[in-house]
Amino acid sequence: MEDHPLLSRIVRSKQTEVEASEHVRPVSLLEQDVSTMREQPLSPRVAWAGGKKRLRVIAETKKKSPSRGVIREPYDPMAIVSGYLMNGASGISVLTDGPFFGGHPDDLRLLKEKLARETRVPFLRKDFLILPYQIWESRCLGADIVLLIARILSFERLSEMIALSRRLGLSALVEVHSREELDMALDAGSDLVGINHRDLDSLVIDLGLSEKLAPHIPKGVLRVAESGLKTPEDRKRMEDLGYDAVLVGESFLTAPDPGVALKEFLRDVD
Ligand SMILES: O=C(O)c1ccccc1NCC(=O)[C@H](O)[C@H](O)COP(=O)(O)O
Repeated sequence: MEDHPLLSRIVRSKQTEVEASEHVRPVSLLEQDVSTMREQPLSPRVAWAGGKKRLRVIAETKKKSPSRGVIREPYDPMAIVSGYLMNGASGISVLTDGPFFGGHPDDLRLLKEKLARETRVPFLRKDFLILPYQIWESRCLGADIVLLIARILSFERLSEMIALSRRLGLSALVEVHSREELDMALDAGSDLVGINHRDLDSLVIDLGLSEKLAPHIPKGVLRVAESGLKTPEDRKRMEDLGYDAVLVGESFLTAPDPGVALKEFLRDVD
């Protein structure tokens, strides 16, 4: 991680945060809570099955990011996500990291409690998950999907966290930014990969990465193209490459009405 200054800072901050959480609420308590939960997580594979195959949009809510600074102020995740759900979102991504993205784990918990019952849309916990404790925590928060970033995990830890996610009924979206990371994700057992156009070190976006990596994703693995997507033409480009879904945040959140921006993003193009 020495070669990744921003990611190193984020991971260090996360380690401190998780240690504090474990002290207050040990994993044995989380396990107890999970054993009493009645609602099962919703798998994207199930939610997106049926009907005409079309590209799905996972719409993201976040207040700020390292690349952009403050994105939306005032920040009202409930209003933003309600707008997304009314305008065709097939998934919701909630940034729960506080220091770098201005979110909170309770954002996800409240959104799921208030909005998920009316929809059949999976919710992604978008954070920097580095320890199995956070998988238990994500399940307790009501997540359906967890994000695992290949670049910040060893192969052993990634395999362990994919297996634990499965055991708890969660889907793991494994995010990669190179052929090596893609191979690592697949070898670790991933069946849901996210190609992140944003290099998390330089923060530079390259939409061509989805094209480069698409031929190397085996059939049967769900594929998501992430970051830097703005227009219906960008959406169509990913659709034509065979992606199942795209993950979009900033371009919706910087629009006056994020729900309307999602609707425009879904507009038909030739
Ligand atoms: O966005 C950042 O600055 C960033 C920095 C360090 C780690 C992760 C970061 N972003 C996470 C994401 O990749 C996006 O939240 C997500 O893919 C949506 O991208 P966008 O549509 O460009 O907001």
